Amino acid sequence: MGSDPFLPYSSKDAVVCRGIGKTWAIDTPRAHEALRDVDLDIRPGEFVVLLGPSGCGKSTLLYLIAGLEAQTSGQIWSFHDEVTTPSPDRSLIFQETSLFPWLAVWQNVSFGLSIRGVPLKERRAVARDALSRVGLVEAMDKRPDELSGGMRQRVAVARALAMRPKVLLMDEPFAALDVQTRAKMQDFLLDVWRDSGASVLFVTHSIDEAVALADRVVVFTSRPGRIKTIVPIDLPRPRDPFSPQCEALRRLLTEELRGEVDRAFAEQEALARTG
Ligand SMILES: Nc1ncnc2c1ncn2[C@@H]1O[C@H](COP(=O)(O)OP(=O)(O)OP(=O)(O)O)[C@@H](O)[C@H]1O
Repeated sequence: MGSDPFLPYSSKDAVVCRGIGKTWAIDTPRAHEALRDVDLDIRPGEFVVLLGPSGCGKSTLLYLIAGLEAQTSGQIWSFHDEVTTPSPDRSLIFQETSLFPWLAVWQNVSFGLSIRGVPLKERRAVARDALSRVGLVEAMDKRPDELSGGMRQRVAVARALAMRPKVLLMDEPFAALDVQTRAKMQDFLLDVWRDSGASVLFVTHSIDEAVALADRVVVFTSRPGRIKTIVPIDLPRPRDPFSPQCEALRRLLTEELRGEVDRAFAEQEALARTG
């Protein structure tokens, strides 16, 4: 316990969520409870994966931690600050990268710095450094539509790194990529994560991806999303997906998810029937 009564949790943690609830469209007939009573701590430099059935509120939790939406109940801290607005310390990366097609790659990467008024020369230097960390210096002066899907996601990661975030929030960032590119991107992300020292909170539907990446896998229930269980993975990386340990983890996570996915399906069918 800390000494400040308004900050009773360890403010050293990268993210602290206490009693988080979110009801979309609250106080309207369309009120929709997405999250209930979520308590989650993420340590500095930790890689945490959120796994759960469709619609259980994983993305909602990322938006709340990013400060893009306000929770209905509970509180969120990131290091010493209560989260109430977005901050360059917390970068969000989506599945569909939205690069500006009319800007060169380096200008996309340094876009956040231009808003902050950083001079051009410095912006280009920061972009070069961030692009070198994702192996794309050669593509600095290209336009986004000259790059493959995997390269565009690496640009999105470079853009996030250019702001030197302490927390990277990643919402199914590799879901649109083919299997081989996805595996390469996972290796690449682990390298970048180790170099940057940032904490990562990564949403995926893929049990394989969770087992390849996470220090801890947080399994959500069906909506309203609550934490069902947290599975620690204490295996060195890169992990052999065919090892007995990875196989056992996949089986455990599949069991944990099965009932929740069935419940989520049943609810979505009922919703579709009633409109
Ligand atoms: N802006 C919004 N307004 C109203 N309801 C929303 C909004 N965003 C999400 N929801 C609802 O909140 C619930 C949780 O959605 P969310 O996208 O967070 O789930 P998810 O677990 O990320 O789903 P998926 O895995 O399918 O991406 C869903 O029922 C969704 O329809």
